[in-house]
Amino acid sequence: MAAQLPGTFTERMKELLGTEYEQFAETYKETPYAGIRVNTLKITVPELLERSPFDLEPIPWCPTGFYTEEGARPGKHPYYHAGLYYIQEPSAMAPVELLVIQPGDRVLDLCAAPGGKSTQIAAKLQGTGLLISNDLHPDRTKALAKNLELYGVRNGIVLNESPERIAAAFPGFFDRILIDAPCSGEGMFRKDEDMVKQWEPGTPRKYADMQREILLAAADSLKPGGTIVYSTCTFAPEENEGSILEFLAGHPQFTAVPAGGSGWFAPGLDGLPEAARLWPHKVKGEGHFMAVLRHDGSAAAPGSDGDADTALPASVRSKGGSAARPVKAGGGKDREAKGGRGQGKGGGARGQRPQGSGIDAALAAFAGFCREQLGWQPAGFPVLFGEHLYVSPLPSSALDGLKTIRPGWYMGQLRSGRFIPGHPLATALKPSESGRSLSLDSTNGEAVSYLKGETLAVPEQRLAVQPGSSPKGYVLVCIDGFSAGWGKWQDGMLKNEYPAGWRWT
Ligand SMILES: C[S@@+](CC[C@H](N)C(=O)[O-])C[C@H]1O[C@@H](n2cnc3c(N)ncnc32)[C@H](O)[C@@H]1O
Repeated sequence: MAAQLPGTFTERMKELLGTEYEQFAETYKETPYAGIRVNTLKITVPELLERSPFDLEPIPWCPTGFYTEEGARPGKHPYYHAGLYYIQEPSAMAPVELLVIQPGDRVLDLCAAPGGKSTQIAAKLQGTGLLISNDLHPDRTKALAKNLELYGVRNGIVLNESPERIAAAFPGFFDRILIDAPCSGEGMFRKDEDMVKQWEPGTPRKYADMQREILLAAADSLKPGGTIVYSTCTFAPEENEGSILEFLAGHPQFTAVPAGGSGWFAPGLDGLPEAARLWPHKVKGEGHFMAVLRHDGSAAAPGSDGDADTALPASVRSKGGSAARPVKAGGGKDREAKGGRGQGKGGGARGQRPQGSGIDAALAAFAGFCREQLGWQPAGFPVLFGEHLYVSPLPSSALDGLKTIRPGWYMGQLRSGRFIPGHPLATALKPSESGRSLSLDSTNGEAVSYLKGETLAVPEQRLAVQPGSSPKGYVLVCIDGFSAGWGKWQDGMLKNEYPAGWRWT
């Protein structure tokens, strides 16, 4: 790397590492490691390994993570656009493994953009439970929402809120919370020289103050007996052990439990050996810190109503809703569309208040589409923003007053009384869940033509059509059998419905 490391930083690292410092300093001459994580919502690990166009080597601390060879360009393969993997720095795959997510868990990813760890959490949930992915910075939530949609996440909600406002709306609610905290980024200096340029001697202190606030709010959102995983990509002790020790001193109901990751990681410093450090001279990855904080469950988390099993926000409880048992779209009591403020276009929840009468028309049109196109109907709480319909893992009242970017899985838009299916509906479907589908070959250019937005000539016999259905209409377009988007087929031509903002360039 060309950038000069700041003197204050190197002095501190020499003090921290002692005789190991030279080994650590040598790593700045090496190329950073790169990796992909298999999206097990769409493909199994053995199947991806069998199909992989590049060599992959397992990342020891993440069963779905693999190092990619130098020169591999995983972002330039149709499989990336079919959401089969997420391109992620190998050390960054460690924190979610420590969350030990169980099916049905309610998980909050508090600092989630652009969504690397949220997509990993979603894969572990396998469509069960609830994932709320939040980021404070509005611009960053766009990439977050897009990544969750690319990966075919059905049970996710995207918020643009402060951790304090989330804690007020969801006291004592979540089984697992990830705080992938904003930090000074010292562990990324080798990979991202901008981090070096932005660093000043006062940077770690500034972030440490922010981290302490985030930790306090997370504690209020956690269910008794739940787990918080805290991670940073920095070496600064005040942002790592410092933030955690201060938190533990004020929260005796929490304990730091070993985060060693089967011995792959080094222990934490300064009185917190239970934490884990990933040193670039000891693992094949960038610098990271992680701590696992478990609530003892013996007392309610601050702000909780103390009922761990039914700890739903008051707005949800009063309507009899349950995150674990969503109703079938169109069949539930919570049908009037409500929701927080939102943003986005073409599938983004916008700032319009929903039209009370519109929900019935939207649900009827949607039900017709589901009958004709899918042969089944996605379950969840229906939420209408303007003309945009979502199915949510939570009743819409639970999001009242919260800045909501995506209240759930985007189904599509009601336009002039007709239901137009949305792109995220397609990316989360399996071919067997669509009445009409078409598989394009990833190797002969036709998949890339589709991803570029081109119209394709497709003879009828190439379509897989459910018995009794007409071939004409919306077709789930897949790449080697994995959904990528919609097309509309008529008379041997496939009109391209792949959204402009997603196209292959
Ligand atoms: C390390 S990055 C998160 C990376 C992300 N977890 C991933 O795996 O892709 C930290 C994020 O925290 C967000 N952030 C900063 N301050 C925040 C706060 N007070 N509350 C929530 N998010 C915050 C930043 O916008 C940034 O996107």
